[in-house]
Amino acid sequence: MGSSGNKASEFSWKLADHPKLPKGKQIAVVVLDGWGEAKPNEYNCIHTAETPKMDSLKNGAPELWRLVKAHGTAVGLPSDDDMGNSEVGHNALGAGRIFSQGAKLVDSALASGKIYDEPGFKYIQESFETGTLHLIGLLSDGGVHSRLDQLQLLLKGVSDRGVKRVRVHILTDGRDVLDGSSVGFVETLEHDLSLLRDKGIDARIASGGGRMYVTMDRYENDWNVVKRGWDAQVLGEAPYKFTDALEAVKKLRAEQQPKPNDQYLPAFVIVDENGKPVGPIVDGDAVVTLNYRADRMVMLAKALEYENFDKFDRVRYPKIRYAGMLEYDGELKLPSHYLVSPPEIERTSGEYLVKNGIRTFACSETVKFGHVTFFWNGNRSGYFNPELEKYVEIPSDSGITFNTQPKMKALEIAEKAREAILSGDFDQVRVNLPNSDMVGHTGDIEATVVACKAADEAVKIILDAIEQVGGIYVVTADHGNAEDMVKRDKSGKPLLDKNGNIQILTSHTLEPVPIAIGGPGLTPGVRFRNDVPNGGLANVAATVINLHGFEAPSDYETTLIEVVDK
Ligand SMILES: O=C(O)[C@@H](CO)OP(=O)(O)O
Ligand SMILES: [Mn+2]
Ligand SMILES: [Mn+2]
Repeated sequence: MGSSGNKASEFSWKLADHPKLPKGKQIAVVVLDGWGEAKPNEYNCIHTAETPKMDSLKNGAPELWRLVKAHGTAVGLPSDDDMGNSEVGHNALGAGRIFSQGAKLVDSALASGKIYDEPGFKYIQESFETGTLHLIGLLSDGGVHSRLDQLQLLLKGVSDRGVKRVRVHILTDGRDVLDGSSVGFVETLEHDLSLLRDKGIDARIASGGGRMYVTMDRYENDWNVVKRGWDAQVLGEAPYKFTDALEAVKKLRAEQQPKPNDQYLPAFVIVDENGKPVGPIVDGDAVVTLNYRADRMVMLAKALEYENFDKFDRVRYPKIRYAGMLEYDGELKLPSHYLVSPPEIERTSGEYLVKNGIRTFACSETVKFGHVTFFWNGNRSGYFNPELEKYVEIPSDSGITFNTQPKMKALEIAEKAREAILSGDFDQVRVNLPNSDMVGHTGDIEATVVACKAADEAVKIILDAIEQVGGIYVVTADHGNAEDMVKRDKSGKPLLDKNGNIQILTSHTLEPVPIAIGGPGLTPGVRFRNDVPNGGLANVAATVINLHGFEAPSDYETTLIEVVDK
């Protein structure tokens, strides 16, 4: 157990009583996924949508609503040009401190060259002489799950360290970057691989597919996604075969009906002139999954690592040396080999609160379930204390793009939260409402407006229940998305493509997010301090701990609230 700021002998899980705030209030913590604050205009779906509940929080008591930072260095990302995302956002919300995140840790390990001295790299290196090194990951510079420049550095690194044969299995993005950008990323990668070939290394792209359709499912929503990837990457089988990856991406984008976004390209394999796949994964090979972000790599990591596995028929289970870019699950110790150690996110607010007797309920639908459990608890699966915690997952629809069902399961999540609140069995009821994010990522503006309205309705249901029991609410978000749906130039003007159409922004944003507190249980005199102007998501944990009647641990980012005498 880590205990930064405390000598191990002095460390205690016991939180001190808050001098002014009472215990025993029920608190709803609501995270709207992808709900940022931006100027009102036609590309701001949150503004366009009818959102009376969220509007009333914003326009109600000014001392109980504010904005907090949700991107860049405020959430442990390398720079303030990095948009926020669910992993870093929920990590910060739950852990109450800012940890250098995967993106930054991998950057440093590559820059210093330390990555090559670690046991993870030494392990895969054992296959370089006689086997192939396979690199599987998201190919973009989005920076949410992976980054192209890290792949480029790694390619250079392995080529200097004895690799003979490299196969890259690409997953096209279009979700953290503009749709269509996959073509440029493949061109860049092909160029880099050609430089390796000039050095005598047999280096090629071997397979591919769109991230939402191939490999990168999460929280076990749809194993078929991982199976499609497995078939292409391991077995060398896919519905589409090409001899060239650039041609594959261009043709699949142009010829499929309806035209797929980069996110949804079907699986393809690259074959030689005899139609033989150029890079299936076989015994003796090494595999690295390039993504540093955990949620969408865990399922593949299980398929690659677990001897006993029944989620789909793997047909072949090759004996490989497998390493993740990072360790993806600290509780499962998955995978057992990795190139870079993950941030040590320990002593999270969830663990403290449970150890101080706070009965906790957490709920979302599958596609965001791990956000309020796994990410919230520092990339750790499972309960701290099953006697005091209940995590409820509402099954998400699978096999659809969420613009076709923009209401998603928001009402079901709200209903579950309402029941949990009214039952009186829980002190904290925590939910994630996925709509504005998941539908925002589809780039469908009309559907995103419907999504935002549905999320607002869900907030109302939860806050009404809090009203009924005399509790407290904390409503916030993890990063922006639906509040800006267009790519802009530096001056903020919408960018047009070569046909004069606006360029739809499917990604997250750099915008701050709102936080509102209130409810009949809130002690009179509680208000946001005005001396934390740069407050970010990491300040929320101390705030929530205070509202439960405790002082936050001394090394947590400071609370956002104060209590003035009334
Ligand atoms: O869908 C995802 O994986 C990311 C975007 O890449 O979104 P979020 O961080 O909101 O989960
Ligand atoms: Mn999110
Ligand atoms: Mn998102």
